Amino acid sequence: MKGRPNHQAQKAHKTAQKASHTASKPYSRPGSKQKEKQKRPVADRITSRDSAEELRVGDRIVVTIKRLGINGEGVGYYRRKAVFINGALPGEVIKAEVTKAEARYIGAVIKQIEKRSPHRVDAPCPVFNICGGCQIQHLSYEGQLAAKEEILREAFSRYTGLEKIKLKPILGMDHPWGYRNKAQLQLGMGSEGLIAGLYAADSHQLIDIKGCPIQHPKVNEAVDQARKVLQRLQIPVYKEKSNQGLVRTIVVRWGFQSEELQITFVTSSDKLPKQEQLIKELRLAIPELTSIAMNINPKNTSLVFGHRTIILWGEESIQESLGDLEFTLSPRAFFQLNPLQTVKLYETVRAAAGLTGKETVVDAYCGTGTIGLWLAPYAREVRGIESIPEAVEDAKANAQRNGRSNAAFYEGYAEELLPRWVKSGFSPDVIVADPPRTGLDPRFIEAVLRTKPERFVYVSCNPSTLAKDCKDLLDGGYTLEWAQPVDMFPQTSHVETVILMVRK
Ligand SMILES: C[S@@+](CC[C@H](N)C(=O)[O-])C[C@H]1O[C@@H](n2cnc3c(N)ncnc32)[C@H](O)[C@@H]1O
Repeated sequence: MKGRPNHQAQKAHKTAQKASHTASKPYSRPGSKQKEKQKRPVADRITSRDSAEELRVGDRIVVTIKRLGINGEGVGYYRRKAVFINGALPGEVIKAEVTKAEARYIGAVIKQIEKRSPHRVDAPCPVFNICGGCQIQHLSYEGQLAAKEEILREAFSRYTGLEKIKLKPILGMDHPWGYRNKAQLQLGMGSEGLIAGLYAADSHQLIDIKGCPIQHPKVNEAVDQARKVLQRLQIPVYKEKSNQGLVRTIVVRWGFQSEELQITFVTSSDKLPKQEQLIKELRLAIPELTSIAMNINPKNTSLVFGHRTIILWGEESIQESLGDLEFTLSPRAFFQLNPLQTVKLYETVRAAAGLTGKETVVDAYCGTGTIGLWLAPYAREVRGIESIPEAVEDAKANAQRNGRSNAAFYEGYAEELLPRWVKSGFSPDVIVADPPRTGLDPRFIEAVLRTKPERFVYVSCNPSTLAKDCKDLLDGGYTLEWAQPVDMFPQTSHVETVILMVRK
């Protein structure tokens, strides 16, 4: 997954789970109704005020949920004002308590589910309520796919003004579990020893993540073994508050096809005690281990990785294949988290690019060059742009390894390099862009509109930034041909989408 899920959605699960247990009973609070009324006269009755503007925190309202929002929250309307209710599902009727009464929206929490969605299911993960890694485990997979299509429709309608877009049916998974090839967990001390986990909603409480059901089992096993080894050797864990200690984060990546495993410890300095013993014990505990690395991040920052990576043992990278392509993945390099769905994603990009063998293609935000290399056999020339130097090195090695001599990869920022190329007369036929969640930089869009490729293929994991950027391209002389969502992240509210835009 790209980025940590939002905190509001995390709270939702707790409320939703509690609410679902009381769903068939009328709402009741402890103590007599009379007593409750005296204590909180406003909160204990459904509000009868005339205007949503007058709603106050603590009021009770009844809301029908229309759809899921981008963070997996239920969205309904109260007197035409949007109401966001974490954990509520489309089609449900919710008795909710107002927690935020803003000019433009209302925030509320579930008190009782009056009408329950037939798609509401029990979340299998024991820490679903507090972890926040997944937002919609409590929705059937069929319901998840429908909700994701609706999220896209809503984003396009809101930001582009297009009421109808050609939205192809989302490409889902047969088995939407155990699909992730990478875990990135913070280390900390809990009451029972070393924890590898994620922070709970709005807090610095680290939630122990054991046996995460969306991770590949080999990733879970390796995290658990590494945690035990670190604890046994008493390697100090970094403490943010005091800026003391060493190991901050553990990153485990598994090659689905190669069956190779990479562990990277992110540390606050390069002084690793008991290094030899650590390596020996990890190798003994995890037979699939191919590479052990240490990335040094001395800064007190929210960015996980620092700039320097040292290989402690084994290979510099692990291998992974997609289709008939083989890739080399260094510790910091981006690689899609769901390799099974990635093949569907890249085939969709290939269909969108409409290549005949004669085209010049730009693969912007190329990571380790995966999309560019996927397209290279069908194009005349491919140029990739990527900002992380190691990923560019990987992309170059990947091109060589796979015999894609017509693909070259360049280190730089897409918003700087593309304008420079365009200025010097470069004029690609197809531009593919796969940016981070923040979307495209205006300078990049400007350069696209200046060079005007025949086709612009946008791969995005954020429907809002996708639709906003799409609007700029529509205004700049492009038409939106179709959008194809691909479910890269089952159980979460994230949705990956490929859109094809064609020059008018
Ligand atoms: C969503 S990933 C896509 C990677 C690749 N297309 C793939 O499918 O694996 C986005 C990539 O853009 C890179 N990136 C982020 N900001 C960038 C920028 N301004 N210019 C170029 N690359 C950037 C990131 O390092 C990351 O590798």
